[in-house]
Amino acid sequence: MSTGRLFKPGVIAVSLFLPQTRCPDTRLRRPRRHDWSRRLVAENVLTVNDLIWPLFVVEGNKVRQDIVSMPGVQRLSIDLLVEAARQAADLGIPAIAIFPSVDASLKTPDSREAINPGNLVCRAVAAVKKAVPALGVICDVALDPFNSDGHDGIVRDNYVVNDESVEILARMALVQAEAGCDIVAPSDMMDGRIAAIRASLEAAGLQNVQILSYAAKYASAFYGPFRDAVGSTGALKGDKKTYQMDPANSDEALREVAMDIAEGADMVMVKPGMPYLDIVRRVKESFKLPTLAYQVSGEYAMLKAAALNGWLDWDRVMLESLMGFKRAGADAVLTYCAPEAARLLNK
Ligand SMILES: NCc1[nH]cc(CCC(=O)O)c1CC(=O)O
Repeated sequence: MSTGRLFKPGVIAVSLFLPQTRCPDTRLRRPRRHDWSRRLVAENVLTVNDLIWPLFVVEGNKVRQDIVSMPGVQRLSIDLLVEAARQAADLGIPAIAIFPSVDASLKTPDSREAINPGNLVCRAVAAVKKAVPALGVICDVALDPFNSDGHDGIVRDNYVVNDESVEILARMALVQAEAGCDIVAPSDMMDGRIAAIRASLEAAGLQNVQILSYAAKYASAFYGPFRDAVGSTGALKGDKKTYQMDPANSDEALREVAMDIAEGADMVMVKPGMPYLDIVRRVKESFKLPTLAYQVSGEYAMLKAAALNGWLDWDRVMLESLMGFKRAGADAVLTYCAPEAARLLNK
């Protein structure tokens, strides 16, 4: 290697970080030769501690409803949700996230059921915390399960209004926290909601309730199956582009995260997951705070559909997709694969 080469522009940057070696001095295949040495040099690791399991709850007893666009995922009544929570704890999954599918008759323009302390999600949280106190419970803070327009905030003149929505969202987070929820996770994308939620929790003496902000949440078509699962597909008028982020943007995600940290978020989330791993990497590198990602319903559906057709090996694509999140810098992943992944990882 001539020293002259080192000082050519463009070569310098590379040579500072990577030794300029070549085959046969370097053979990158050498450490890949054996399982033991591949394990020894693995840069990332996926464990059950990285998983959060999202679950859907419905009214009733012993009710188990298939979700057509998410094969293998079901809506469960509270009694069966508690069983699933026990299963999660037995598998070592640290936390579950509960999403309610409420009867259409309870959906109103003002979303008042969202702040009813006896609503489905609050009863579900209380039942799970009573049965499995050591399992972390996360609740989504957004009006869509309770809103007759299918939106995450209040609609006035065809627009989702910000400040009025924030007020009700702060009350919603409070009833969830009072029901025993450990982490409130605002997924609504209104401006200023983290500050309002933090203030309402502090005022109520609930200073140890954590806020996981869906900070960089994109207006994505990958949420389709989820909206079937919570029954908001039919209700939703228009789209969510005036509050969720434009998939074209990346710098803006950093501004969203910065604001949410300043307002009191303990952890932030990027959503969807697989098509947005670049955002996960940027957020983690810029802020170095707990960064979660959501492998959303459409991502699950597409992997599952291919696997059910025999086109992909389910176990392998599942673990590979989850490792992708770790490699991108995620600290944990919300995934419908959580129990299946946990079983494989615990082997
Ligand atoms: N605010 C509701 C919410 N919370 C989580 C998801 C999507 C989760 C998934 O697709 O798995 C959505 C859907 C949406 O914003 O329309």
